[in-house]
Amino acid sequence: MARTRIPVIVVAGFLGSGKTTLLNHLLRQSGGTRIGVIVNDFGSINIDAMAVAGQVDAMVSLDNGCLCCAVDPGELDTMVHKLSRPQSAIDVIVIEASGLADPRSIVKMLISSEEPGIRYGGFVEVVDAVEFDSTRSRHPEIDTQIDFADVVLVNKIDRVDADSRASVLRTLGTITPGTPLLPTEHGRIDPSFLFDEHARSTQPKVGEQLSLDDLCAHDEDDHEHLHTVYETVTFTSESPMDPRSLMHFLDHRPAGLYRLKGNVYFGLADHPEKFVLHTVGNYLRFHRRGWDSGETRTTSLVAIGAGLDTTDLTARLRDCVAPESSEHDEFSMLPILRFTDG
Ligand SMILES: Nc1nc2c(ncn2[C@@H]2O[C@H](COP(=O)(O)OP(=O)(O)OP(=O)(O)O)[C@@H](O)[C@H]2O)c(=O)[nH]1
Repeated sequence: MARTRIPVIVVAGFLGSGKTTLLNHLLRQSGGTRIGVIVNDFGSINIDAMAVAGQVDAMVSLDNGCLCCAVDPGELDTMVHKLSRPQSAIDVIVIEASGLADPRSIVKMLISSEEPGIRYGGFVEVVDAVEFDSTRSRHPEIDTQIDFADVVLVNKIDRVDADSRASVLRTLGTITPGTPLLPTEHGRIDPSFLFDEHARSTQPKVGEQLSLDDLCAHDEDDHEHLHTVYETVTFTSESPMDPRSLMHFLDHRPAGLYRLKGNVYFGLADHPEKFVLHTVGNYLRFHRRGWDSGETRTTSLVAIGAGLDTTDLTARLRDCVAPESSEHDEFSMLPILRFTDG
């Protein structure tokens, strides 16, 4: 009997909008559905892959580049093939594009894919309700991306008031009339909205409205890929970070730094945990997590921004490493803890 093709769903959205949070939610709530993921980080440390590693059924990760440019259709087919082999028993594949990728290129590759085991299963755009207006004013071309989506998650709805929520929904309604708009908190949607349980034997819930003609109508040369204007700085340190210095850095983030994410190690007896740091625009949050067994206690950060002085940024982060001789005072973590969940 011929095998049913596995749906491949593309999750896209600007930097920090909540794609990994959505992916983690889908993985946690998947029921019996086995999800394979392709994660793509812009920096050379794959922070997103680390964030989902514990719960994913199968994963391929691509770092240091954007899936939309870094791979050709054949390479994407190879990645998808790895996940769609019968022995991996995957029901649905989710591609998390980097926050700077052009998902239309990825969708185009999927629609024209020669990989017999898969079929294109739809494109989900995650929008950050808080940053929506400022992202659009810096990158008006994002409207075209939103317009191509099969469903738009209006995420971080908990962080906006009723007026802003109505305004974002109204604007989205004009950008992409008729497309379902789902207000979400932490990406919490019912997974059955995107795929049925054991999706292999069923039709996808989103997608397949796009034809290759629709996608080809968008001329690659016509627009500047978002990532051509963004730089990445990767910072790692095995020596612990000094909480006060790091907080000072975070309070005075360099102009142009839009996204900072990764793990911070303070190495303090009363705070030995991993502090997962996220900044998105003005937003700043630490999530306290345990280290995985065998995981090296290090600080690994990826900073993404436009017009960054990368040398200065690296030097400033280096200055946040705790001096070997430093004395820890019991109050030094308080500023960090004010921004920490968990
Ligand atoms: N308050 C609030 N925070 C959220 C929500 N969704 C995500 N976040 C937080 O926003 C930050 C960024 O979320 P991610 O899921 O890492 O965003 P992303 O789109 O994967 O980021 P990139 O891959 O860097 O583009 C994290 O601190 C999340 O916990 C939400 O609905 N409400």
